[in-house]
Amino acid sequence: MSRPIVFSDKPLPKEIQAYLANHVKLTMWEEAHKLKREQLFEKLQGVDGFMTSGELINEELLQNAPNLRAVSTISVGYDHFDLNAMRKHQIIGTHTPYVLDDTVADLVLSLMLATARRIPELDALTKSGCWKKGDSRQLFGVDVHHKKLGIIGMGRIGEKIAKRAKYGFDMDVSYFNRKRKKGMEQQLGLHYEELEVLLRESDFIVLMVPLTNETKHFIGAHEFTLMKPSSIFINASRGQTVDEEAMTEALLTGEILAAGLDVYEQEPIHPTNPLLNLKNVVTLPHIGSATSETRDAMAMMAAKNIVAALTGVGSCYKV
Ligand SMILES: O=CC(=O)O
Repeated sequence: MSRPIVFSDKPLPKEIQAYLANHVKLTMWEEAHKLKREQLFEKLQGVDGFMTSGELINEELLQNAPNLRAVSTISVGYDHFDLNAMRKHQIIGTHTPYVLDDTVADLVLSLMLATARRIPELDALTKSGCWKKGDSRQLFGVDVHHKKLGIIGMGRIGEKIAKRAKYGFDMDVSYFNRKRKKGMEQQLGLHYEELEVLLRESDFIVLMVPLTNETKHFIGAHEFTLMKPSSIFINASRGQTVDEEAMTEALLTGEILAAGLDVYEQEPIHPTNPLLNLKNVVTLPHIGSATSETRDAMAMMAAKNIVAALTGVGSCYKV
């Protein structure tokens, strides 16, 4: 039987190519610029498996990829999968959970620290040569240790954040989640709070919910009014889980103290977005899982997923 054909919309590391070459016929988009949608449809002709990181998999794409049987995303989030369309076309969808949990949790802690201690702002000040004797009070931040952290969305990454906050920074950690996790509460000494209570009482609020129809603009104007003026808001989930206009307003009016953001409603963020002019916002270009080790591990998991989905060799993480 001939090997299934797999197309990757970006170059893959050599050892992952070598693994795939043992099981499938691999083609890749290797140009520096992103493949356009119409070009992608051409590339998908005759292809059985598609590896991507964020391409929208919808009815239009599936109609343009008649042989497609599986899509493997090199990400844990799969909000770019239209699950109804995929079900209708009997497409297997896979993703890469577990391997990125610690790396994303590290980034969330970095955002908390960078925002509270104003690291990017003070780095720029030092480098500008404008650091003057006697202006120390202007450089003050706020403490992270022993503060109250509220995590919204207690999945695998939420748990890793809670551990770091609890054991590394002696924080008092509470969480809100669709399903209560009593075992984890006991094991880590976390408290479950209703959302409004968590928003009112936390010094740091970390949003970690996946993007679904229910979580679009989960945090909006009403939620920001509940937060303390001294609170710091962190979003490392998906930009659309927050009403960005309402967040900008909350940051401008002092409804909250600061925000640390890895994700935005539009990515890449538009250069005129007012968030980029705010000193009390730390902005990152969606790099939650972006370390060499973790991205390679995710790509390998995605490669194993597509092989398993197409050939039955091994097992895959289906969405
Ligand atoms: O945002 C990153 C991911 O979903 O893996």
